Amino acid sequence: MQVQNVDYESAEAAQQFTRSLRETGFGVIRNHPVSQTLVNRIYRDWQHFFESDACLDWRFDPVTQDGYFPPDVSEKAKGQQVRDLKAYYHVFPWGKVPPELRPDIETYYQQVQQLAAQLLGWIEACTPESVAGEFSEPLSSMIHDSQQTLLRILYYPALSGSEEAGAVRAAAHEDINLITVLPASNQAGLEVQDRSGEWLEVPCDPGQLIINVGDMLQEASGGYYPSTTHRVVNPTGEARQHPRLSLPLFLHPRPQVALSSRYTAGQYLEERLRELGVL
Ligand SMILES: O=C(O)CCC(=O)C(=O)O
Ligand SMILES: [Fe+2]
Repeated sequence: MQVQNVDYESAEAAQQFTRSLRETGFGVIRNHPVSQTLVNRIYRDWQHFFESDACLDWRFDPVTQDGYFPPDVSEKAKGQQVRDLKAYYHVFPWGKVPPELRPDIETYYQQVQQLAAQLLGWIEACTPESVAGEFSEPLSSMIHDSQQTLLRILYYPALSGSEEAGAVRAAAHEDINLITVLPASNQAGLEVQDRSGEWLEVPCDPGQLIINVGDMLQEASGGYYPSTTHRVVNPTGEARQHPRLSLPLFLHPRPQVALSSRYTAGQYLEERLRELGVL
């Protein structure tokens, strides 16, 4: 299994990208329109935010789930006993964001949301009619005007050596949403599990974007696109002394969108969040 690295400008981009998603659940795109200068600035400014006391003023709202989640409430992946070694901040289109960080984060959210709509168009165009014919509406229109799409700014602290036994930056999990788009992190660590259970590094250089299939696209496609298990492993050697930042945008359909004959997106999300103990 190999995650393909696709040139966004290539005439074969849509087909190569969609094949990679079908075969691995993941794809990497280079030469794309999302600004790397913007990504670098967001990493720098949010690292500062997470490392200052300012984050304490923006603690998450347990009902609406926007805001800052400190390491001691950070999620446990389904079936895990120990918490992930991370803090994060959840940005929704309607949610709270520190005013000095808002302009860049809004620009980034919009740029990636727009690109994601285009990528969903590529996926739809390259999906066999027997599968695409079952979509309740075009994939790109499912996320149109959605208030559920979530930008998560992740901060994995440097490792001190006193971490709980077995704790990792992000334990093995699948994403709940339709697709996830994230820029290459400032540090390695993201791995994907292949069909034989082996873990492979997601090869991705600075400036490239990683896209993965979530459970909702797996559900909507009757399993044609696999929502692949992934994780973030702890660094070794010198890299232990550096934090890692990451910026996934989780594309969610509007709650009323039918994913399949079994679920609307709203029902599906609620069921999964209950399983995770978030609701
Ligand atoms: O930090 C990463 O590279 C991936 C994070 C992730 O998989 C998640 O938050 O769902
Ligand atoms: Fe994930």
